[in-house]
Order: sequence, then C-alpha cells, then structure tokens
Amino acid sequence: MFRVLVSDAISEEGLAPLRTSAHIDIVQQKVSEVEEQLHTFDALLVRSATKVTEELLEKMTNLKIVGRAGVGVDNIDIDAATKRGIVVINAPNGNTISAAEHTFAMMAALVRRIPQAHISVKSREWNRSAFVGNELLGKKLGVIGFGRIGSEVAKRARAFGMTVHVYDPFLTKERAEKLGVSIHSLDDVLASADIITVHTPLTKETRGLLGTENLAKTKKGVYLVNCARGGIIDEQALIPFLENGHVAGVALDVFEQEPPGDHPLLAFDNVIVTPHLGASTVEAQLNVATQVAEELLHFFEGQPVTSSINLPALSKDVYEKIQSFYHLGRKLGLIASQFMNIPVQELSVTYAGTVADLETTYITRSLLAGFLQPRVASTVNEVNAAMVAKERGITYGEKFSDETHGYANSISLTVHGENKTFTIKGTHVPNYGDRIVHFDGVAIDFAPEGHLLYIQHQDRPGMIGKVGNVLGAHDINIATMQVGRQEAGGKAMMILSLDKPVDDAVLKALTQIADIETVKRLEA
Ligand SMILES: NC(=O)C1=CN([C@@H]2O[C@H](COP(=O)(O)OP(=O)(O)OC[C@H]3O[C@@H](n4cnc5c(N)ncnc54)[C@H](O)[C@@H]3O)[C@@H](O)[C@H]2O)C=CC1
Ligand SMILES: O=C(O)CCC(=O)C(=O)O
Repeated sequence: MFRVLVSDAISEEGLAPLRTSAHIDIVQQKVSEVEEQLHTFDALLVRSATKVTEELLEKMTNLKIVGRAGVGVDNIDIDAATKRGIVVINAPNGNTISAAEHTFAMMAALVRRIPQAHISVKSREWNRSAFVGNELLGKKLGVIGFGRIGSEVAKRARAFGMTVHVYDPFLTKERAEKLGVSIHSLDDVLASADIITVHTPLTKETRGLLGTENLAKTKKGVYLVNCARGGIIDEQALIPFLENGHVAGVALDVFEQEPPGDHPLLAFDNVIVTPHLGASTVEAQLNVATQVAEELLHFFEGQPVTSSINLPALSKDVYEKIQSFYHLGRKLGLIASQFMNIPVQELSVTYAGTVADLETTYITRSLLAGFLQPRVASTVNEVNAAMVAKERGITYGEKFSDETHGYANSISLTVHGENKTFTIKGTHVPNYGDRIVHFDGVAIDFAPEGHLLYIQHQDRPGMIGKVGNVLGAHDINIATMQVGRQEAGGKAMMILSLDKPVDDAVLKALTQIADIETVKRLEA
C-alpha cells in the first residue's frame, strides 16, 4: 500500500485517477495535522501553500515523490529533494490557458480602467468622463518571452486585431511565422509597443529586465502587464515612470514579495492588481491535479514519469557507470547553449571510445537538459528534456564514431542554429576530471567549471597582456587561461577561468581592444 498525503486544496475530481487504485491510500490533511505520521507517507501532493522545506523532507523518511499541482516549484526545496533521491513532478502546461486568459483580462481591464470604474460606481458615483479608455484594435502588443503562455496571449491579441511584436532570444523564425507574430530585438519591442506583457521565467537575465534603462526606452503612454513572476519588472524603478506619466498604467498579478504588504505601487490609481490568480480557475486546477495524479499513479506502477523536474528514474548500477559522462554531457550542453544564444533547430551528439558502449541515451538527455535549462522557466532534467525540446521545435540525435583522436573517450556536440553551426568536444579523464578539448573549430584544453570567459581574436603578439590589463584594472583575478588558434596569424581564442563573473562594463572594455572580435561570458 502506498500512502499519499494531499496537504493543499487540490481539485477533488482531479484526484480521481488515484482513487481508482486499490494500492493507494489518500490522506487529505495539512502537514501540521499529521506531524506524528509524516514518516509513513510515500508521496506528498501540494499546490503552493505547503512549503516543502528541507526540514519537512527530513521528517518524511519514507517519501519517494512530491507532486506539485501547478508549474512553479518555488515552494519546494528541489535541491534537498534531489539530495534525498525524492522525485519532484509538476504539471507544466495544465494552467497555461488560465494564465494566458488572466493576462488578457488584466490587459483589457487596464486599458478600459474597469477596476477603477467599478470602485467608483460601488461608491455610488456616476462619473462617465473620468474613465475614458483605449481600444486594443490596431495597437501593438510587445510580448517578452514567447513560451507556452506568451504564445497563447499572442493568439488572443491577434483575434482582437492587435499586431504582435515578440522578443524571445530562443524563438525560431519558423515558430514565429507559424503563430503569425514577428521577432524583434528587445529595444525594438520597447520602442514600438503600446502595451508590453512579460512571460519569461524569473532568471538572472530577466530579473529587472524592465528596469530604469529599459523603461526609458518605452513609448510615452505605454501600458505594462506582469502575470509571470514578480521582479521581471523592477517595482522600485517603475515608480518615477508612473509619477511622471511616462507609463500610463500597470497590471500586476505577481510581486517581488507576496503578499506585497503596504507597497508604494498600490497607492497609484493606474496600477491594477490581483493576488497571483493566473492559475486560479476550476479548469486549470482540475487539469493540474489530474496531470499530477496520473503521474503519481505511473510512478507507483513502476512506469516512467514524463514531467519530473529533478532526478531521472535510473537504476543505481547504470547510474554508477555513466555518472562521469552524465556530468560532462550536462556541461557541454550548458556551455553550448550560452555560446549559441540564438534560436537553434538541431543538436547532434557523437560518442567515441569507451563512452560509446554505455547507456548513451541518459547522457544525451543530460546534455539536452543542460542545453535547454538557460532557455526555459521550469527545471529541465533528463526525464523531461526530450518533451521540452519537442515543444521548442528542437530535434536531436546520437551518432557513434570509431575516431577517438587519441582520447580514451569523447563526446562531441554540434549545434545547428540559424546561419551558424557550433561544435564543442569534451572528454572525461578518470581521477582528473572533465576537459573541453575542441571549441568552435579550435583545439584547446580547459576544465568546464565556474566563471569562464571566451575571447575570440586575431592571432597577434601582446593580446594576452592587453586582456590581463583590462581584467586587472577591474579587479578580476584570472585563475587559469588557455589559448588556441586555427593557424599562426589567424583565428585564435582564449578561455579564461575567473574568480568572479564579469559584468557588462568589463565585456565592453574587452570588446574595444583592437583585434578582439567576440567576448562571451560562459557559466559552467
Ligand atoms: N500568474 C500565474 O499564476 C502563473 C505564472 N506563470 C509564470 O509565467 C511565466 C511563463 O510560463 P510559461 O510560458 O509556462 O514558461 P515557458 O518556459 O513555456 O516560456 C518561457 C519563455 O521565456 C523565454 N525566455 C527565457 N529567457 C528569456 C529572456 N532573457 N528574454 C526573453 N525571453 C526569454 C523562453 O525562451 C521561453 O520561450 C513563468 O514565469 C511562470 O512561472 C505560470 C503559470 C501561472
Ligand atoms: O498554483 C498557483 O495558483 C500558482 C500558479 C503559478 O504561478 C505557477 O504554476 O507557476
């Protein structure tokens, strides 16, 4: 018998698949009410109220799986679960439509001033001239982040006669054309849009994406919508733009801190808000509950789960054999994704030497997960990587080669993007670690670890000194530096490992050195 603790308000109808099994015992109580029995549960099913902390996981000594009836897993300590071998699953698309519809409702309410007018009439006023709005027809909608929700918002906007301009560095031209939208640079979207809506994950790159500098690039009178994650629009930076009327209005479903308390933004009449309601519909809650309940059932029946966001269901035996290559694969994917920060269509992985005889499927999936992670909102791992790649229109394949070029083993990844192909090759040396031995056509040798800096330049005397001077002037210590070149006087590169990451000012200063062509930060 498997015991499942359902500790949040989860759609009863959605739990039906679990109730059909004679081997599953469902207990619907809060964690605090079953303190004495926590060690007896095999599964925990939550929405967002239960905080699945390391402390709770420590008490649930028999726990094998946590199911989140929703997308975001902010309330679950994934690392702590992963460390304990507890699988975490979610429902990645069950609430997409509800979140898209809520975004659209917020946008329409914003431009027609519906919440303000509602309060006015309820206060027994009848002031029609105070609530003159704008039409959506003919307006330009800027969509930043064109994944599941962004693309559904765009479909609805087109039905309203809006033109949709999209910024998403990972969106391919084919997918944009299929959905009837055009791809633009961030600056173009900022400058041209009448309304801007954000639908990215909250990452290092997107935190404060709409901050002072980018808000200043928007059209005077722009409307902004954030139903994704608090912090993508910088709340503090927004205030002066509302005060001087540059921003005509803002709709927020999410906040940097939730609940936002007595936040200064709440004092503005033209800021309309909801308490993180994007997924709060009967339908979305039924979808997400059904999805996780079915996945839990598969898990207990020993079938593979498709929406796990942490550990793959690997046997200990196989895992021990592939472990080193599994990590090398992840690093190759991660570095390649950052280097090729453009839309890509295809990944091709070639195995040679001893690694070619192992279970390469898992290694390829690990590599794929590393490649996709910088591009998507939710955690990608070996279990869900194939599904996420398919959704993004990225194909991948494995090849095997007898050509080892002197290495005992090697994994080579070729990434095909629009107008550019990139190849990276790595090897694992027992008791020494992972090495990258080929990078974009140049033989080189570096460890894929930490804060890396890639510099491509013409092979001229004195380049190392010039780079060293700029980094020294910015107080950045170089841990290691590897150089390589295609031919004397031709294309050359340096890969530096730094003690701390470089900021945009350092990148700019390096780019200004004569004969340096490209500089990129790579985190591994
Ligand atoms: N308000 C609510 O109740 C809900 C909010 N969400 C949030 O909505 C957001 C979007 O969710 P999905 O569409 O399911 O995610 P998704 O992973 O399908 O799409 C995210 C998109 O953002 C793009 N992206 C990544 N970095 C970017 C960058 N620096 N600039 C521009 N685009 C970038 C990716 O290429 C991807 O296409 C997430 O933050 C999610 O947590 C999701 C469900 C409900
Ligand atoms: O469960 C909820 O209501 C939160 C939805 C959400 O933000 C998500 O799924 O990422």
